[in-house]
Amino acid sequence: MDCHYYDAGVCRSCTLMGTPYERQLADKQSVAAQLLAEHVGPTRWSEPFDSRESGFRNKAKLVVAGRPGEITLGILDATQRAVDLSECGLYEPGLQAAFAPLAHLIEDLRLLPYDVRKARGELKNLLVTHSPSGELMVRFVLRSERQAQRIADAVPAIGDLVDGVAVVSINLQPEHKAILEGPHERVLTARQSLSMELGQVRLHLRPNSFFQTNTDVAIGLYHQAQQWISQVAPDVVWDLYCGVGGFSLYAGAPGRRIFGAEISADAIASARQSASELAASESGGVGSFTFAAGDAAVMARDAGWPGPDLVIVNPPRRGIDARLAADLESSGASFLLYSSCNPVTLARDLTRLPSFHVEQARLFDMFPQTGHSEVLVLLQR
Ligand SMILES: C[S@@+](CC[C@H](N)C(=O)[O-])C[C@H]1O[C@@H](n2cnc3c(N)ncnc32)[C@H](O)[C@@H]1O
Repeated sequence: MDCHYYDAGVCRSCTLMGTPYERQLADKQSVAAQLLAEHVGPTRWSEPFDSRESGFRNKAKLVVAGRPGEITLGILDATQRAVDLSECGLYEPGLQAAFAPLAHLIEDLRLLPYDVRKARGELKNLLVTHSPSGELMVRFVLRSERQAQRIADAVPAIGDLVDGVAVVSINLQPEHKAILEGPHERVLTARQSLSMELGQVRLHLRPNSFFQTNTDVAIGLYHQAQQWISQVAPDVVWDLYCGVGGFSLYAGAPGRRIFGAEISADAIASARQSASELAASESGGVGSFTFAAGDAAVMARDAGWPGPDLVIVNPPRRGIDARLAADLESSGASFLLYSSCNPVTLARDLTRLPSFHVEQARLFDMFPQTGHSEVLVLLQR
């Protein structure tokens, strides 16, 4: 893949830009395999799950800068200078097509981009997510309420100006810090969530909830998990760090009981909605789903759920905490399914689970053009 921003030196986020894709994949596979080999011994790896090299990102986190007539959507460089990245090739085409109309909308509404150097202005970031059916969730991150009403008043017309907009929200981030979003969110549209149609399941995505960056690779990851889970055929499954419920819903099967925990209340509301829709649409039954908001380590200890046969963990980059690892180690679970976006913390966590061995592993290339990858491992007691 070529990138004129990279060639010009204005954005170096894609550290592997210019490296042939097959080489990227092979290198990531060998790094992950070596880490696991060093920590837990040789492991059986399936073929890596590859990605499109470009046009794969479903979410854009755009810093808004510039002034009327010269709005930029992109990043700030090391000197806090705005860099427009609206032609970045990583985004899904349907997502990228929204950038120019969104910039026009900002102009039309006379929203003032936040100037980091002068600490003046209102609109800090645009967070835009694109669904497989072409719908968009657009979140305006503002410094204060000052210009919020302009956005609220424009909501009925936004769909005419920017194709596919289904959900619009305002997020308040008053601090003068390089934080992408704040804790206060207000959805302005009747629709509260974006529908992510993944084929077998439809996941609802509310503003304050995580979704995997690369939809096609996420579907591959969930399918693989589903296949490994069905080989094991557990009665009780726990899904820790469950987000909006992707692993849980793919794990559904008649008679199976699934319990999910996640810190974001918005994500839990989404997971509950998706699970009840799935249950209503599957006449053969998909088992039962119970989702609870809270810290995964605390929930695993205190929620009072029935003991698991299999536990799914999909934590943030920092991995799982030592206390949760100890609890899993002493639990009655015979199987663990660990999906990790950081092979270093994965390898560390596996050493904290010495009574489990890695049965199978597979790399999912969620983040082409960077050294990052997602690794799914099935562990057996
Ligand atoms: C890598 S995402 C995985 C989400 C989900 N499994 C999926 O497939 O989309 C990690 C999730 O962990 C959640 N999280 C972060 N810290 C947590 C904690 N202490 N306890 C529970 N969930 C947490 C995040 O909100 C996020 O949804």
